[in-house]
Amino acid sequence: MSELLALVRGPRTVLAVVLGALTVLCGAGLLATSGALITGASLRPSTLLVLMPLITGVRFFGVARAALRYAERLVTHDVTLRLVARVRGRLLARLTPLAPAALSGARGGELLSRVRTDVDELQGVVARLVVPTGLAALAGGVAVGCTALVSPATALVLAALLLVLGVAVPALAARAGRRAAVAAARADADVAADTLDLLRGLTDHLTGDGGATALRALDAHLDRQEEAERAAARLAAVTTLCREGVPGLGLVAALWLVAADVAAGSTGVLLLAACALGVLGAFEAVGGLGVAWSVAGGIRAAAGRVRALGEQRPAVTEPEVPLSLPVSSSLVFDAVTLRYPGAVEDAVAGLDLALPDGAKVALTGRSGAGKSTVLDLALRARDPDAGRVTLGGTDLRDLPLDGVRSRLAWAAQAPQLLGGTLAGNLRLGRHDATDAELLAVLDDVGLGHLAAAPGLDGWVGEAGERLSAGERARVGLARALLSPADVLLLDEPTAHLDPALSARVLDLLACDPRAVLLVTHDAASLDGRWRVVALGTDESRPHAASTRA
Ligand SMILES: Nc1ncnc2c1ncn2[C@@H]1O[C@H](COP(=O)(O)OP(=O)(O)OP(=O)(O)O)[C@@H](O)[C@H]1O
Repeated sequence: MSELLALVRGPRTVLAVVLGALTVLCGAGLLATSGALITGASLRPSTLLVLMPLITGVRFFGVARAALRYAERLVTHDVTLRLVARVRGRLLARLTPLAPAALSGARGGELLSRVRTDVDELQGVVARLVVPTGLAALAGGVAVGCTALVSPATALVLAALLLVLGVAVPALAARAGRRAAVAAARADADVAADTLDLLRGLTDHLTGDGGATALRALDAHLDRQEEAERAAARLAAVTTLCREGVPGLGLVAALWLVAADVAAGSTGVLLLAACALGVLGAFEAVGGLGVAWSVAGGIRAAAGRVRALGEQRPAVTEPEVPLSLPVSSSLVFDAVTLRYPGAVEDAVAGLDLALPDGAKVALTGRSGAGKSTVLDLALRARDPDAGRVTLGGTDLRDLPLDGVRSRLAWAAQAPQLLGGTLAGNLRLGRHDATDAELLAVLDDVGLGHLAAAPGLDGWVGEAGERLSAGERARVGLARALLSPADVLLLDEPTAHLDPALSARVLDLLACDPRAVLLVTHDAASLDGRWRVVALGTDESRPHAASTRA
């Protein structure tokens, strides 16, 4: 929270507070001069000139109030938008190094909810917390001071009622509402996560139990969300009652006290209505504090969640003094061991593997033997627990992360396609590839038919859902082939292909001058140009490698 407040501290915020306070004071001034004017007019003065200062005052306060309110909103929104841009920028800058390894445990919907809902919540810090609090202190103080010039007793009552309405009522309401706010935030995050999971796996849910289990879980979260909203509404009703009732008390007290002064002859009659209505107007100073207190808890919680997300440690970090990239891109795994957090056995144990420049190596092994993990280690998505992975003889941990990844192109088992055009998805591999190059690579991987429909500029659907799983995998492969990288890391690129197409793709890869590390379950289709490394063949060391050819 203090970090957040530090982000909004500055002259613009002070200006917003001052403009807000002046707006409130102009409102009170407008009511006070109007009251005095009506009283003065009812006394039937001999000439209207007597009332001129009051008429001018009413006009001045009326116009100034509107202009000041406009200016205050302008400045407040400016500060808010700057804040949101900075928070989003900082958060994304901290999130990026966490991907993929450190984010793999987070539910996508919850992450999205944190990045979107929590940051949206934080933007209320200026308009709903800082400005209302600042202007309440400033305008409230000035209003009490001005009232004291007319009636010290009324000023005391005003100060006490301002404290009741601005501090006591909101504090009690915020305390009562805190649990509801936390429950609402949790229910919101669960609803968002469940909805996203439900939509992503819609087909699986429908073919399973028709979505009944998932909908039951979602319903339970929706019930919690509704209960939290009901509790918040009950609290809002009570605070509204106080917000309307307390200023009324102030008005009655001011009328009573100032009327006594008027009766005693110590105060002019014009000041009776002016003071009473001015006091009523002064309560606008604390009008925003109810919201401020109620959102303070939510903002603090959102700030904590955003900070916790940003404070997660990435699985891999940049070296403090990176070495320059070597000329060679030969990859060597030297006695590499990795165990995932919480796992009971190593995913990769004591792996020795060499992929010299231009070499063709196929990794095989049973499901779960650690093949994809080997690719993760090569990409430096994770660091080994023991041993080292080197590029051109230098430990990956000593090289700049971007530099390492620029040497490697990766096609995942189920590549992530973006909801854009076919060309846009392919150009993730090389942004300046020409249309002719895109068409050629599509042809290479047996996707020539996609040039007609959807076409290079056609939409592939959300996450590529308008393509088949096999076509998506081959778009991933095409992306890797387009890349200017020296080493291709391919995770089962032929898994969805028929034998003829699979043979054609394997031949294409074998002829590629770049080094290829290929994960496959189909070692039988590989010819003598490939060196086959089988993971998990030794019973005593389940993830040790054996090689043939
Ligand atoms: N993010 C993760 N967190 C924890 N354990 C993981 C994670 N990813 C993989 N594992 C585990 O590590 C082991 C190796 O997984 P990996 O995906 O490398 O196997 P694989 O040989 O590629 O399997 P497949 O042929 O089925 O794709 C498996 O036991 C798997 O359950």
